Amino acid sequence: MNGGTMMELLKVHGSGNDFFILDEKNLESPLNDQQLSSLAQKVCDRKQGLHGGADGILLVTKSDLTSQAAEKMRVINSDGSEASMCGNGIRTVARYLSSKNQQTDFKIQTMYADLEVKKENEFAPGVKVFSAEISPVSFAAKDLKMHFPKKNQLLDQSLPELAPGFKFSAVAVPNPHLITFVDHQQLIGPKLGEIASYLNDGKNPYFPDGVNVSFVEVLTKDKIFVRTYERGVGFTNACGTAMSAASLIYVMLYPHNINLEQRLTVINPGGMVKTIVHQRTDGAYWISLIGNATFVARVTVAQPAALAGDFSQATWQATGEQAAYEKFVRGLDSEF
Ligand SMILES: N[C@@H](CCC[C@H](N)C(=O)O)C(=O)O
Repeated sequence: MNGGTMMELLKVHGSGNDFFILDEKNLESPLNDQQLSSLAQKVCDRKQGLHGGADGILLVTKSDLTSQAAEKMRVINSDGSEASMCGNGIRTVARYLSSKNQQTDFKIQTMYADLEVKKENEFAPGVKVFSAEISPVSFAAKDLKMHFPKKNQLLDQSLPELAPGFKFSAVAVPNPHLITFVDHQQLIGPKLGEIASYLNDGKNPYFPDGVNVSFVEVLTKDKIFVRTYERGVGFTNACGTAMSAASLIYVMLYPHNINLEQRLTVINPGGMVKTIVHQRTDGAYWISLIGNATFVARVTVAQPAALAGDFSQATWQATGEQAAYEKFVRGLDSEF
């Protein structure tokens, strides 16, 4: 990537959860938070944005002095809000930094933690894979910014005031997730959208800052399907932290099906990942999230034009990797 007034972006995805990676090093001058938020809204817009938009921007910056990592990832949702973590995104940033710095096993700083990332074997020819540590994990209402009267945490509990007939669990990994196990009709039905859009309206008393909401269907003992409505975005093809959160809650609620340290297959509308739930000696949980890190295209756009939301002169150079990914997903369809 070059400097100058051209902005260079990398279009990427993990399980079809798509982003533009923007490396601050390549900008003439760093963007302030307001410019970054406004850029994300413009670039990611699915109708007027850059080449069909995206679910967010992943900003790569130099790490803070307190961090052991060399670089930091910031996650800006398509509505311009900032999230503390992105499980699908960090794998693509890991791949980007891995080839830039010639490393295969290293740490990336995120808002609350330095997280371990690692190059893994390809899922299929041309489908590059990275794993990421998902942590820290908390069930505390204060970390979730969750307000249900007399509930300091939520593990498989009814919330009739929110949605009668469902049982909810909440976990921050560290971004907030609300998880419920459902049957297939509920998984594909309208209820997820109804609950999640209410909880992300900015006015509700339960999650005033919003929450990522997932419906989970158990397919077999070691295979679940996760459908997610993301805070700051809406329905996405997949959410890596949601699949990690769902895997943890699955291990806790269904110990007769799956245990700690066992590999779980997580199917999502955009593809598939593998997860492993771990517990440290101090009792803290963490999750390994293993999945594709696909580079779709290299993009250039003049920085002032991008900030103004004008993408008419942007260039788009496809990597050719998407075809391999689509072939891999077609193979999953026949398998499941
Ligand atoms: N898609 C991401 C999560 C992105 C942040 C989320 N929308 C939030 O606001 O917490 C993932 O793969 O984890």
